[in-house]
Amino acid sequence: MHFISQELEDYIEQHSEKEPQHLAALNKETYQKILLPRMLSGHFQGRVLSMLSKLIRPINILEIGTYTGYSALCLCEGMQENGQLHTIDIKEELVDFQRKHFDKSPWGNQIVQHLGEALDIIPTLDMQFDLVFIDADKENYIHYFEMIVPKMNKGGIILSDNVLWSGKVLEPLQKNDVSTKVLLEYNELLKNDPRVETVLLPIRDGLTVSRVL
Ligand SMILES: C[S@@+](CC[C@H](N)C(=O)[O-])C[C@H]1O[C@@H](n2cnc3c(N)ncnc32)[C@H](O)[C@@H]1O
Repeated sequence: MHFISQELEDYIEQHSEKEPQHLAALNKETYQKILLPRMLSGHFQGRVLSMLSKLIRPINILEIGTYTGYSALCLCEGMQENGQLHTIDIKEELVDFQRKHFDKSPWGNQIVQHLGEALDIIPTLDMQFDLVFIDADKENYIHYFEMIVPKMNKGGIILSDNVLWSGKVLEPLQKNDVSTKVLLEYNELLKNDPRVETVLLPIRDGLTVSRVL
């Protein structure tokens, strides 16, 4: 779903930073070889993630939902030299693809891949984060948020993707549509939770920026 016209989207992309060459290559290879390539953040959202990371200058970053590694590499662009990006995905078949592209980047040694169920892995990460990107199964967004808040540094940023869910947040809720139900609750939680301040940006499928107080 396009929240703004395709023409305006094209204009916005044309007047934002170009997609770096290594990310264009990753994007192309994802479309050629991997199922569901639309899951990848893509040029414009990738530049937004990069810009936010450069503004935050995080040391430790956590990503939930690596897929082929596109957003991980965007988030690394603002990471400090002594920083690490931890990224979690449940799909074993993606690990080598991700690693190949991570090792071609300047951040190969700073990226730690975690394979498995995010709900199991997050509690094992013994560190505080400055930046978190939640971009995995929508059913668990509230659980991810609750697990992550105590692991955030004050002033840290939690980014949550797909919070408009193709506009389904405005439609009558269908029986058995757990993802939309949870996203509706999640958006209310972020708005009302005194531990964070939140703005919901109409970028791509909806991206919230929550600052931990
Ligand atoms: C939308 S894609 C991530 C896209 C990526 N962040 C990007 O922008 O390029 C979601 C990913 O989350 C992973 N995922 C889904 N449920 C998960 C879970 N319970 N634990 C860990 N990873 C999960 C999927 O395997 C998929 O690769």
